[in-house]
Amino acid sequence: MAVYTDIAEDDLKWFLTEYDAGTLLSYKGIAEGVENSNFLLHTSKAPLILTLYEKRVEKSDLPFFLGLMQHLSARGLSCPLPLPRRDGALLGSLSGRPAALISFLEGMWLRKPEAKHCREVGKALAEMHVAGEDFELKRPNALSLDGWRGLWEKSEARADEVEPGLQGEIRNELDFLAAAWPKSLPSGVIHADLFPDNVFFLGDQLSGLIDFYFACNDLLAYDVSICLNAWCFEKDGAYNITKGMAMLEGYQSVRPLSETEIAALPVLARGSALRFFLTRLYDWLTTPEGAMVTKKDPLEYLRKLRFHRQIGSAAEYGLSL
Ligand SMILES: Nc1ncnc2c1ncn2[C@@H]1O[C@H](COP(=O)(O)OP(=O)(O)OP(=O)(O)O)[C@@H](O)[C@H]1O
Ligand SMILES: N[C@@H](CCO)C(=O)O
Repeated sequence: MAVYTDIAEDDLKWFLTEYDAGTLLSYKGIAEGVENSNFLLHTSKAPLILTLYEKRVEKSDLPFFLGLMQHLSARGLSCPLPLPRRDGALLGSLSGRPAALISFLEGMWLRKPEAKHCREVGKALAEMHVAGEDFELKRPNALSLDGWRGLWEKSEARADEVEPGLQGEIRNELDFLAAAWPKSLPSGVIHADLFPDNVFFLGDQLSGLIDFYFACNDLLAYDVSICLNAWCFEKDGAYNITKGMAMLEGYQSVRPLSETEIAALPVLARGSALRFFLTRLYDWLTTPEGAMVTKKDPLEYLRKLRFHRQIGSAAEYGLSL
C-alpha cells in the first residue's frame, strides 16, 4: 500500500477550499506506489490525485518536481499538472504533510509490455529530455555515484544475508563504476524512475508519464539505461533484444544518441542496475516484517547488473552501430 498518512474528511474539505477544485464528492486511498500517500478524489469539477509527501521526499525538492510537471506539460508532454491554490502556490499542507493536488491521468500501466510499447516509451523519454532542456530549476541526482556508496555502507554489513559473497562483489562494482563513469556526456533533466508502473497506456497508445519524484539533472543516456533495465528484461531474467531495439529506435526517432553515449551504455546500465539493486536492498533489510508495503526483490537487479558486466558493446542491446 501507499497510504502512510490518513486524512480526515473535514480536513480534506478545508484543504480544498484553498483551491478552485469544486466540492468533494468522494475520496479513497490508492494502494500502489511505495514512496508517498496518494488519494483519488472526485469533486464536482474533476477527478484529481492528492499526494501527501512522506519522509523520503525532501520538502525543498518539491518546487523542482511540481515545477517540472508544469513545465513539461506546457511543452506538450502528457504528465500530471499540479493545480495551483487560489494564492498561486503549488504546495499546501494536510495532516501535517506537504500536499499537492495534481490532475488525474487516464490510462493504466502495463503488466506485460511488448516491444511496441517499449518503442513508445523510448520516444516519450526522448520527448521528455527535449522538453526539459529549458527548465530552469536544478536538482543534482542524489542517487548517483556518491549516493550509491552511502546507501551501500548502510546495507553492507548485512548484505551477505541476501546472497553470500555480495559484500566483495558490490565493493568491486562501486570501485569499477567510480573509475569508469563517463564524465562529459550530454546531460539534462531526467525522469530517473521510468518503470512500467510510471507509464500509462490507453490501449496501445501511451497516455502519459507519472511520478517525477526522482527527477533530477544527470546524463540523458543514463535515463535510457534505466528504461532498458526496467522494460527490456523478461521475468526469467533474459534480456529481450527485440524490446531493446524498439526502445532505442523509439528514443532515437526523437533524439539520436551520440557515439560516445552509445559507447557508454554498458557502463551506464551497470550503474542503473546497481542503483535499483541498492535501494531495493536497503528497503529489503530495513522494512519491518508485516509492514503493508510490498518489498521489491533486490536480486532481480543483481542479475541485470551481472548481465551488463558481460556485454561487449551496445550492439548487444539492439542498437545498429
Ligand atoms: N496523475 C495521476 N493520474 C492517475 N493516477 C495516478 C496519478 N498519480 C498517481 N496515480 C496513481 O497512484 C499510484 C501511485 O503513484 P506514484 O507512482 O506517483 O506513487 P509513489 O508512491 O511515488 O510510487 P513509486 O513507488 O512508484 O515511487 C499510481 O500507480 C497510480 O495508480
Ligand atoms: N522503481 C523502483 C521503485 C520506486 O522508485 C524499483 O522498482 O525499485
